[in-house]
Amino acid sequence: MIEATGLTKRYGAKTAVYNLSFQVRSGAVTGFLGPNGSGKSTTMRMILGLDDPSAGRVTIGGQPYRQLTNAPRRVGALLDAKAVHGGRSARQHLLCLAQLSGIPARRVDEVLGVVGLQDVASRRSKGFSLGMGQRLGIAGALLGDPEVLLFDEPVNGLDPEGILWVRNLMRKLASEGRTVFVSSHLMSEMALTADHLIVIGRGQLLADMSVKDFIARNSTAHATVRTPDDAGMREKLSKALSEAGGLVQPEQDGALRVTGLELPRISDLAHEIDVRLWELSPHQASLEEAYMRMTSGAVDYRSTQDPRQGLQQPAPHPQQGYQQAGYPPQGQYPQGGYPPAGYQQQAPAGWGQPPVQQAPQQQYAQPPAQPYAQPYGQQPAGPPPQPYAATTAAPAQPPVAPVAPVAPAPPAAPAAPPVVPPTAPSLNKSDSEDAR
Ligand SMILES: Nc1ncnc2c1ncn2[C@@H]1O[C@H](COP(=O)(O)OP(=O)(O)OP(=O)(O)O)[C@@H](O)[C@H]1O
Repeated sequence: MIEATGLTKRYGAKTAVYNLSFQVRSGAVTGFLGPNGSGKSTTMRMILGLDDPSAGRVTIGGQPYRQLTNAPRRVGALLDAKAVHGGRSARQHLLCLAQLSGIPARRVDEVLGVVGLQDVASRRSKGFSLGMGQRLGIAGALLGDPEVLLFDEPVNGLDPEGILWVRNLMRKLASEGRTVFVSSHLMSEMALTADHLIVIGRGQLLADMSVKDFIARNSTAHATVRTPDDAGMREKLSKALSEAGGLVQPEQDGALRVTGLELPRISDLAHEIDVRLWELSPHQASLEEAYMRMTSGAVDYRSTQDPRQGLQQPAPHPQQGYQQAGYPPQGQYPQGGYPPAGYQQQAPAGWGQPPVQQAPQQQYAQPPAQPYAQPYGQQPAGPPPQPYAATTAAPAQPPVAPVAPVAPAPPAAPAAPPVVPPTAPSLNKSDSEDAR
């Protein structure tokens, strides 16, 4: 188990990680999520004893990494797949790592087989593709058959087959009782791989809960309702649904997004006012939607439109027009900093519950022009309306960063990318165990 308590890291005036406390349990895959620059790699480096915390501590099995007996044989990690001597072959690279930790050379060929690099084992790694480099890095992490594994963006650059392989590998490692801590920006992948999530924003803990709970607490179920292509009918239904307590918002494609009313109730209301429905479907948020919702106030790097493109803003995702439920909107962060660790989001809104979001930007009194409503061959006058456009602009100023006292300059960070020595195979395991 990995346990962080009040973990803080400052680089001069920059607070990269602030007061992080969490546990990463064995027998599960724990996803480590956060926007760019939120402190994931810094946290992993502190776990591995590559950076010293400015405050707090982090332990593996109760002890800091550097005090672990046989530490390189108990913990395997992939932090930077490029941390390889490009002039060495894959086999030579792994042999070097193995020799540093007293791992038998035969283990090198085992892990080469596990990651699928056996046929290119003699090739110099500088000629490897991004995905091949990732596989080599993963082989290095597995070399010692460790009980604790950390992977920083392991699927970066992998093709779909490789991504599936990593997913299965992570799940298998966890099912063997190991501790698997993995960072990724690929939400769809994390949803399939992780059991538990630790989410940070600007160095602070935003969530520590199961994937299921995370989605439930950071999303609102809604219904997609579609009427025949008749603005009058849509408006009539929209009015009735709003009067019944629903939150109704127009979708770009002419459908209505309804929050706060059960599906049968929507159906009954439509029936009562004699409006036919072409679609009435439930929508559950994905991990990506829930993640975007939670972290939107903690994103440092946000793109703006290229004025030379001469293109319109792409159609925003419907979620973007929404006020965050339980999380301060962008640019309006509380002066006191972020919500404390363990901060609970508002309970998820079920179908029957009233909507938790603020009033929509635009009720459906003015339905957006439908490109298909134009007579055939006639172009709509002007660009189609962007009902959410006002809410998608990047803020002039990013949200205020958590205030932390300026610390004296810490020792310089290691220049070389961190490579954690691999661990030796446990003696009571068969040589081909990884190949199961
Ligand atoms: N050695 C260092 N010296 C100064 N600042 C640093 C150093 N390492 C990291 N930082 C800063 O700390 C913050 C957290 O960086 P970190 O690399 O941990 O984020 P991350 O969540 O891993 O980002 P990404 O998802 O982009 O990989 C960033 O603002 C980064 O610039």
